[in-house]
Amino acid sequence: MFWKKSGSRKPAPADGPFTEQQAAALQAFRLPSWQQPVPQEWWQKDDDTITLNLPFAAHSSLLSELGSLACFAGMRFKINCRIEKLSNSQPELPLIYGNVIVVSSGKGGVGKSSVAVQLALALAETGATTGLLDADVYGPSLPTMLGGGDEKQDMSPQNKLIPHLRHGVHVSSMGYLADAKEAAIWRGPMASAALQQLFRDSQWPRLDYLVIDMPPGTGDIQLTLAQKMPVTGAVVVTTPQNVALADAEKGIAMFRKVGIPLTGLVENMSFYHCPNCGFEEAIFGRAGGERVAHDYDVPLLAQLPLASAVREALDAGAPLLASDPDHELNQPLRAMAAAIAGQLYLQEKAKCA
Ligand SMILES: Nc1ncnc2c1ncn2[C@@H]1O[C@H](COP(=O)(O)OP(=O)(O)OP(=O)(O)O)[C@@H](O)[C@H]1O
Repeated sequence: MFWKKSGSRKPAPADGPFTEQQAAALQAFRLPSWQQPVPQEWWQKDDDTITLNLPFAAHSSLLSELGSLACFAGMRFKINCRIEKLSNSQPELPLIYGNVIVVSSGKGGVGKSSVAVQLALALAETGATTGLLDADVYGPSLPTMLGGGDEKQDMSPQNKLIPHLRHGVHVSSMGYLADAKEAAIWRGPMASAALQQLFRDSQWPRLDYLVIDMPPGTGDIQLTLAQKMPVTGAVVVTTPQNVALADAEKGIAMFRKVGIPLTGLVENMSFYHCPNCGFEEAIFGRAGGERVAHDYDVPLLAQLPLASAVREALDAGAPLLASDPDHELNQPLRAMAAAIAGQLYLQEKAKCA
């Protein structure tokens, strides 16, 4: 097991780079969705800077809690990501796609595309080269959420589609090519062929992560697509309502049946957070995602709030991570991205153990 390699979990001795108190605080620190402390050797101290060296994407703000502790007064924290390329379900494909994260949902309208878009932005924000493929060919919504719908599609001299660079993410979507209403009437095989073309005939830069926004549902089309793509891990998005959870369970079963690694569950619209008084209400019920995660033994990677500011920003083609980076609603999204990237890494290490 990976953890054993990193040696004893005891705090570093006081004469190491850290004082005893500092070592204990680092030991108690947890990355989002990690049960264990990060290996001690990932921490590095240079003068007044403490760096966490990670093999996956995570935003430095995740360390702000540590920075506010008295034992670290006068010190600054940062995360340095050197993203490791993990294995995927199609090892024969070229490495340029990086770590491929499929975002799916059993049911429409739960916020799958919103999660895919914000995940891609949060990964790109850490410096990771990130692509986003709109596989939701029936209703491509990425040009709406990321803007630039009227930009023309550039082609390379080799006649490949050059992905649109939107808010730091390389995006390929049928929505930039075809009329969305036209795409909506395509039948299964046509949509599947179009998607594969979009995937293979896009001139992606060498990516660290490729996020794929799948069509909603758990039918044959979704199954075929998932099997034809090089998947590092699949994320299932749900809301806490029983109807959505029942469909999320079908999604989990679908990925398990065809042997696609399941990274975990994201619960969207978990609660409403009133921006005026701070009151929180679980509009769609409580603890549904936790129950499914427990019953199916998959990690619950995030519980995202329902917030009108999120919807308004997405409708305007400028998600909050891009248009208002300091907004408080970005923190759960950054934690989600780190949870997903970290979980992909942990699952790979568990495979190798
Ligand atoms: N956490 C949230 N808070 C507020 N609005 C949200 C949130 N998540 C998603 N939305 C809004 O809900 C609507 C549906 O979201 P989205 O299109 O992402 O769902 P979907 O599951 O991808 O739908 P489809 O099945 O049609 O592809 C959008 O208007 C989006 O802005």
